[in-house]
Amino acid sequence: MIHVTAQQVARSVGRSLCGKTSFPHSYEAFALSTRSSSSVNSSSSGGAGYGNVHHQMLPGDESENLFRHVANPKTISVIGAPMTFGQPFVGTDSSPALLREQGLLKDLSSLGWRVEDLPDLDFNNICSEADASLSLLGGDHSIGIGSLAGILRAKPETGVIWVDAHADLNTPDISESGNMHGMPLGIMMKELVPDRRVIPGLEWMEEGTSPRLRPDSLVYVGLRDIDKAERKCIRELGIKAFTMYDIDHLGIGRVMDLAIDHLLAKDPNRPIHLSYDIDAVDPLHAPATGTAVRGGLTWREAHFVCEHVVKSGALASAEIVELNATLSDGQGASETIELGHQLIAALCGECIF
Ligand SMILES: NC(=[NH2+])NCCC[C@H](N)C(=O)O
Repeated sequence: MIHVTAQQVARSVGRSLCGKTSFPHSYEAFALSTRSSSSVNSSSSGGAGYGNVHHQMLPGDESENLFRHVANPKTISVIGAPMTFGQPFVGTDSSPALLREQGLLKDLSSLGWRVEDLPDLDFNNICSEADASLSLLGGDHSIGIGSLAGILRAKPETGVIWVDAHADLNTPDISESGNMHGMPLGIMMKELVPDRRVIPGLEWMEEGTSPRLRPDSLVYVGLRDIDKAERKCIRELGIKAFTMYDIDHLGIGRVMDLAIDHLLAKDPNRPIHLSYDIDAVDPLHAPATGTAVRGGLTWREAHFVCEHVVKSGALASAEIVELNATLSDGQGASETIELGHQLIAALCGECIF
């Protein structure tokens, strides 16, 4: 059963222009989107309710070059991708504005970055070009179709860490829900969709060079809600998957070492793209999301994932997705947006010491 039509699918013709990544998309149906209020009502309760807590934003040791894939001086291009059609709930489209309102960009510059604040993607006419380092503010996880297409065109050797409760490895043929946010990885894999021209609206993906994501270039962290068909694909394709069971068993430190090792063992100079779905985190800390699942990452584990990828020196781009302030009231919405904000700061080098 497919709810999402061709018009609602990302059109992304990423191209590499002298080291630049470009993200043209076209979500024609986006014009129909009704943006909800961009402010979070924090008066009522929800979420864990930690009350008034302190958070210190300090960059790591400046003498270490932790971002070897980023131009010097350290520059980050921030693009909002306000997409909400990949799943049934309106609201993920407000997150870029909410993150900006919370002072995200100011924090990134206080962490020592030159911040290139690019306009939000306009899904009718999109072509965004970002310099070496890119941060996308989702939107639902269907934006991964566009970002991966663009990133792999610019840097085909990129390895991907997909932090998520879900595998997002469905295809229109096997998806139980028909929701596009559950398909970005399936659509990027040749083994699962050999010719994307058969999917109405995705014909553009086969134009020109269209690098695919190889199963051995992907690592999952945080899985705990996998569809039956996805499980079969993960096994048959031999995709490295660290589920919540592995995190319980090995600890997040060992899991992240193994995840990074899997991508960098053969080529330590390879760039890493980190795709962070907020639903990887336990709903106790991130209740404002559309497909919440119990038993997720703790607050510290959620941060550690980012901090440790930064320490590898290989992080080149990242996206944070599925924040939806309309799906939790008051405190829960604020805490979710705040966590998203902090995770982006951690991806930009903010750390404890
Ligand atoms: N990015 C997400 N939150 N994905 C949830 C996907 C859930 C389910 N597996 C589906 O395909 O519908």
